Amino acid sequence: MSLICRQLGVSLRAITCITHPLVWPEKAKKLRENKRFYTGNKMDSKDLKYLNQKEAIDVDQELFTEYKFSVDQLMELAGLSCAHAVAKCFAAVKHPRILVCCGPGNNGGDGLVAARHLSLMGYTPTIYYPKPTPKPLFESLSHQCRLMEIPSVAECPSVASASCSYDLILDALFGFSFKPPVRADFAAVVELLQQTKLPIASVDIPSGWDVEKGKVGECDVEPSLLISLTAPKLCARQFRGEHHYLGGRFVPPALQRKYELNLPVYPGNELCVKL
Ligand SMILES: NC(=O)C1=CN([C@@H]2O[C@H](COP(=O)(O)OP(=O)(O)OC[C@H]3O[C@@H](n4cnc5c(N)ncnc54)[C@H](O)[C@@H]3O)[C@@H](O)[C@H]2O)[C@H](O)CC1
Ligand SMILES: [K+]
Repeated sequence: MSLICRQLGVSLRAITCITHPLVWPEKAKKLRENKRFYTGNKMDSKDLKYLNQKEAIDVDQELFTEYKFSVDQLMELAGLSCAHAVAKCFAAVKHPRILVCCGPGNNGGDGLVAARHLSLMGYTPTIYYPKPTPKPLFESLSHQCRLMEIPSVAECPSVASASCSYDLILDALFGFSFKPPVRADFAAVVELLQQTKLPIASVDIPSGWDVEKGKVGECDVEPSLLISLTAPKLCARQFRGEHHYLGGRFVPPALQRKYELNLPVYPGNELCVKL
């Protein structure tokens, strides 16, 4: 054992501490703190940064300007991580039919990407995209969904018809650029989110929530799953649902340090991590 440890460059004591925390509880605790060791359950998130709206927009801009990522790249990774988080919490056998509600900004784009991946993962998504964005990226994403034979609905389903036709709603209406109150063109779909008994999975921000203050005014959308992207925003502190995941595993270490994000370690090759 000690020979194997030497070859791996770790001490036997370190391994014993991690695998048998009862033997040296203090040392095991310290090791986990120092290395932010992934325990297989919840992450130690005491230092995790919750971004205000300006910080979220600044991080996003820096990824594009300083780091030269394209929107397409990040949106693909963001949407894919959302599909993975959904699959971890809602198995396709039990929740196959997903209504994917897409808004007019990049949050909506994440929803279109997630719909495509969910369809490849054995779900049957249906898209509701009331204000399609007339930009090549969004037109391509919609086109890809059509060619993947993902149906769409032109009208927002009523609460009753949604409960018969779907098992889950993916909320990709508004993200970190949302400013309350919800404008009239999205009132019906936000009302559906508020009144439905179906579980909701929200991409980055529960739609209708203030990015920093959380639930404001009449808005009481309560998702079961929140997938924070890049880093959680301040409103996520109010999240009381069952599952909170972090996705968007693309933040360069220097940017993490600059904003002191203290992101948790993603387990193995996973695209999302439970918070
Ligand atoms: N760096 C990352 O983490 C990435 C995150 N992504 C996703 O992008 C969104 C933020 O996208 P953005 O386009 O800036 O904003 P929104 O999607 O929030 O939507 C803006 C859109 O909404 C309209 N709007 C704003 N307020 C209202 C309102 N009160 N009523 C109606 N409509 C409203 C506004 O006019 C715009 O049209 C982030 O959250 C992530 O989900 C990227 O995909 C990848 C990088
Ligand atoms: K959302």
